[in-house]
Amino acid sequence: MTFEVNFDGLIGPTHNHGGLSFGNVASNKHAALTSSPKKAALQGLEKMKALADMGMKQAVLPPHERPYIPTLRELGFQGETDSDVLKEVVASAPYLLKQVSSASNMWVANAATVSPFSDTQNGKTHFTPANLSSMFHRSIEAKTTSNILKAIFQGDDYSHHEPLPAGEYFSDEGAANHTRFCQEYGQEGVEFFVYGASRFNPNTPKPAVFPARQTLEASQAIARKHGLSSNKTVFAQQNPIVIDAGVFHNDVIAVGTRDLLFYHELAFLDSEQVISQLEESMDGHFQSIKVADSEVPLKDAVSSYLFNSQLLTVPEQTGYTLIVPGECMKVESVKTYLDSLPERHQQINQVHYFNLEQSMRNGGGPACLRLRVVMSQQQIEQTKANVFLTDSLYQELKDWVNRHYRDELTPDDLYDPALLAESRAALDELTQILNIGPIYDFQKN
Ligand SMILES: N=C(N)NCCC[C@H](NC(=O)CCC(=O)O)C(=O)O
Repeated sequence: MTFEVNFDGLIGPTHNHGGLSFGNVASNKHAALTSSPKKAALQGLEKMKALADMGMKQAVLPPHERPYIPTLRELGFQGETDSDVLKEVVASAPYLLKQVSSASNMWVANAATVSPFSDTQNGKTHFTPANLSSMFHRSIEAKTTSNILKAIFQGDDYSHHEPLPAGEYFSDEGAANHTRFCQEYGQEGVEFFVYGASRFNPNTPKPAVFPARQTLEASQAIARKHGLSSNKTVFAQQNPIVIDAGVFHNDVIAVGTRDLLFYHELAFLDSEQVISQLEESMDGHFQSIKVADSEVPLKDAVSSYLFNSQLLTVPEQTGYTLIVPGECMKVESVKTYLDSLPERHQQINQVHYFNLEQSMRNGGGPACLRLRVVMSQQQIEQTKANVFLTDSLYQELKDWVNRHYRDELTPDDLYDPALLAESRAALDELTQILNIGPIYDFQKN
């Protein structure tokens, strides 16, 4: 048997609302609000547990160390101890503190692009950590992401690549702009890359206000590195209009799995062509559900995160299940649409709502929080790290969060030197729980 395993990012102890992402409406709207790292992590764990209880294969990816001292040292801050480095930053460049303290690595849909073994030339599963070059606070994630992926996916079945060259030309945001279609997970599939703009061909359309975070050239480089067949790879451009409306990743406006794509009619520059290309590469075994702007206006799609849902095939159930954020209940057009969905499109016959308010306030819904990795039963069994969510791992992680996480974090709390020590103590213990080895820089010094 082969499965699509959802690896969810465990939300880190410094989760805060930094207002760091230009073009991400929720991040800007909630800047400087008091956050609750504890609630955030527990909300994420509840979603993982619910999916595991449905019979889905569910796993967890650990958070990164924050505040991230190696970046500060790289930028010239010195100090005998790491606390001294922080003091120097607070005194001379306080704006950097929230950049290196964000728990943004929780949105693991941006951690990497993953191509399963059945799609690649050498029969291995390929990983390319995303360089996340568009936003400084996210550009510091790739190294730790790479450590984590290498610690979990060990052995000859896996091929780990370096992130693409940093900078705007090959700006890459990972799986949030990548969807894999197939019949069965273990069979050859079609990999669908959606980009915001071409960086080397300035004559192509691009957004006027907000950045296009994924370039065509980055997506093409990944397809080459992963050894994908050209007749099983589709590239499509996002509609610049949606980027300017706050759709900073394609997974905010479309979601797909197996043979089904669920999307907003404005998602792509040329939707008709995209659909026919997908049909052709899938040899006709492909279906799509298009949501009209007259039913769910773009603005409502962005505020509710309807398309940042997880589309699942649940064991023992026919049809698809949609995992949507609780915000979908509050936006009238979206609620009306979802209520009518199972009747109108028999493919999607279950809708489950989840409270992910803490992550949502930074623009991260259910789909942002997970990285999908196709794995065989044998690969799952051979994984040494204790990352698959059993009842006991769930209980242990919940207890760990309750013991280590703060109930509240204000922007000023980032100045508290105790936060560094607390976070490290928590993460050090977590590596024991997950049996994952020393993945953090502070564990290597
Ligand atoms: N769509 C997907 N797959 N992921 C959502 C990522 C949200 C993230 N927000 C942030 O990084 C905001 C952090 C802050 O403002 O504190 C981002 O913009 O990159």
